[in-house]
Amino acid sequence: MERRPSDLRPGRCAACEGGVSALSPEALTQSLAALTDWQVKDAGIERRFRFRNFYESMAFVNAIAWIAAREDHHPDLQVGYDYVLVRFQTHSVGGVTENDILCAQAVDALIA
Ligand SMILES: C[C@H](O)[C@H](O)[C@H]1CNC2=NC(N)=NC(=O)C2=N1
Repeated sequence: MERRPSDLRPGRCAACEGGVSALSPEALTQSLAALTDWQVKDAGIERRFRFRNFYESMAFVNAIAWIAAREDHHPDLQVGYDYVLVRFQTHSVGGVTENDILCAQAVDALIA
């Protein structure tokens, strides 16, 4: 059957299927260099994005939802009038994996 952009790609979250370990502190520091303004907090990575108004914040949230559904990897989100706080962690390992980094990169690219 013909594939369309709206056919969400199923289950790309290899990290969440187990057998993957959290990045070492050294690998994590190195990976953060490939991201913009992400910080390690409570065994996850976070970035706070600022916007002009609530409409822009929500549009960004919806763009993130598209990425999360395609990657089967879902951030914790905190939304305010002019900001979105994005947090990634791989729950199955209780830490940050390559998958979190890749998703954070995809989120960064939305406003690059
Ligand atoms: C079954 C499913 O793949 C898992 O529950 C996924 C879903 N999305 C997820 N998202 C994030 N951020 N971490 C996870 O460990 C995770 N697990």
